[in-house]
Amino acid sequence: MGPVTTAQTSGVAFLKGHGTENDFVIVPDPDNAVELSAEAVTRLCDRRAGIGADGVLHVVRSAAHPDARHMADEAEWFMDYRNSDGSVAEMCGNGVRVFARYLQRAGHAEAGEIAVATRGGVKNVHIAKPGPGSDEGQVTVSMGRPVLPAASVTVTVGARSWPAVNVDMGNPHAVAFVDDLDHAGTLYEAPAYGPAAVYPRGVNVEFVADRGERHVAMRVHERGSGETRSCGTGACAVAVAAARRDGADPAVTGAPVTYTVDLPGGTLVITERPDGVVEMSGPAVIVAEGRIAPELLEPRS
Ligand SMILES: N[C@@H](CCC[C@H](N)C(=O)O)C(=O)O
Repeated sequence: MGPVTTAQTSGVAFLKGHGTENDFVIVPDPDNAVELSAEAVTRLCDRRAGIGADGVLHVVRSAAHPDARHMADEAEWFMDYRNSDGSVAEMCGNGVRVFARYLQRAGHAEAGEIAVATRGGVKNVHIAKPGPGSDEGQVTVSMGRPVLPAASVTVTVGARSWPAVNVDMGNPHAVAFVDDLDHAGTLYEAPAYGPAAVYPRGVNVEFVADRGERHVAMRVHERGSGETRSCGTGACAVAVAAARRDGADPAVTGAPVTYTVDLPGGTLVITERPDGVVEMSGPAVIVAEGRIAPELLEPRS
């Protein structure tokens, strides 16, 4: 190993992690001392000139952040989540699982139950403990109850349009069932949707195709990040919409229902319980750590 360089000892620390290839720059900042402007977030997430990610997980003590102070008694840590375009989102399902993995790695929490504050409320995350029969890699989050606002929504790509199910998982989703995932096109641009008034803050759009019994595949165009390899809240929204379509709504049948959801970046398993709570399980890993070059965070305008 060569001598320690300035770059290794100066600048703000970061880690990189992902959940089913929905990837994040993690910025540990317990006292909320790092000025994380929208511009800085876009620089960090830039895949060529920055570190590269779908979003940023700013790790702050709840007591130190104005958006989370009211949750500090329930959850010590706040996931201040940002999309790659710098916008703030209420919730990120894969993000909260990766966030918990980071807390475990940093020694802020042990495997088992961890409460995490988010703008969508406190989420309880379970990190599988090592041991016989345990899937150590899996992190499960209790996502709360979906809301399905009655609204007739249409999603359009090119010449094709589909009716979409409006599902709120803390953040907004439009779920369209399609015959072929390729019909979503390149997703370089956001799909058109309407009426626009249904989603005044924009929407995440999921395209879903059947793969078998209680087994679907999806692609997603995320608000604020474009097409991503996975979206946890999106997979939950898809499972909830599929259960209604399949006559398997647990509130009606009294039985939990589990869907396997394949995404380009991996597989998530979603269970909706009769009390309406949705749980999501999948892998969450940290893959790198380092220091952020100061110029990525500096104010420029
Ligand atoms: N990838 C996330 C969702 C991130 C937020 C979303 N883009 C939004 O703006 O609502 C997930 O795993 O849920």
